[in-house]
Amino acid sequence: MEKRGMIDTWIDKHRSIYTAATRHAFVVSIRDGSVDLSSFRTWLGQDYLFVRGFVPFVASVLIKACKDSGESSDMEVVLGGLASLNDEIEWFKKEGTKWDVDFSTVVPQNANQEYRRFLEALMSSEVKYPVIMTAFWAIEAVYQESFAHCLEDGNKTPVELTGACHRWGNDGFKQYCLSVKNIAERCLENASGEVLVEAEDVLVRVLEHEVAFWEMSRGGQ
Ligand SMILES: Cc1ncc(CO)c(N)n1
Repeated sequence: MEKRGMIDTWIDKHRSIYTAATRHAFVVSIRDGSVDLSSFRTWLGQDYLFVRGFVPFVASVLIKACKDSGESSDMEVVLGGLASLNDEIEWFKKEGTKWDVDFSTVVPQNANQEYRRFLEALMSSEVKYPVIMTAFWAIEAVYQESFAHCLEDGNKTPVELTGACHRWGNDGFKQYCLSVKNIAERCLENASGEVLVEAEDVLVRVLEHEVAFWEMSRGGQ
């Protein structure tokens, strides 16, 4: 049995926003096959821009893992995440060609810009390691939970979208998210009350940004 930590407690406390982020109508529409392809194309273009901004964020997590963590394995977990972002960017480029989305002309929507600004603020050296680790876990976990749902039994996910679902819904990514969660939980165990308040707040704000991000797909493009 896995030990229940702060993150599980916070997820229970903020269950409705967690569910909103991990079972958004866009994700549910992929799973039930009713997805509107213009929504998918919008998401693809916006997420490509997001991921480019996520790279320096993960790099800043890596720097904190090297400097502030007492555990040498933390760095390896984050480095693995950074390495997979390299493949992810290549994957986006192929998908862009497949779906005829020209990333050079995609304009970041408000929700995307706001999320990226939020990440930039977290990159400050003032932000404590347990706080940034909690944010990092939440960002990755929302995609893992969402896309794994599209592959669960009974799905009617269109075959041309299964590649996207496997990217974040595969077992390796699930294990990686668990490793990040364990790092965050370990750090939170020793954190001050003030840091705990900050980490909980950041967790909820990530979930809100994720919901707003999915919402962009509604407009199509
Ligand atoms: C908006 C968003 N959140 C999370 C990820 C990856 O985990 C992503 N690619 N995009």
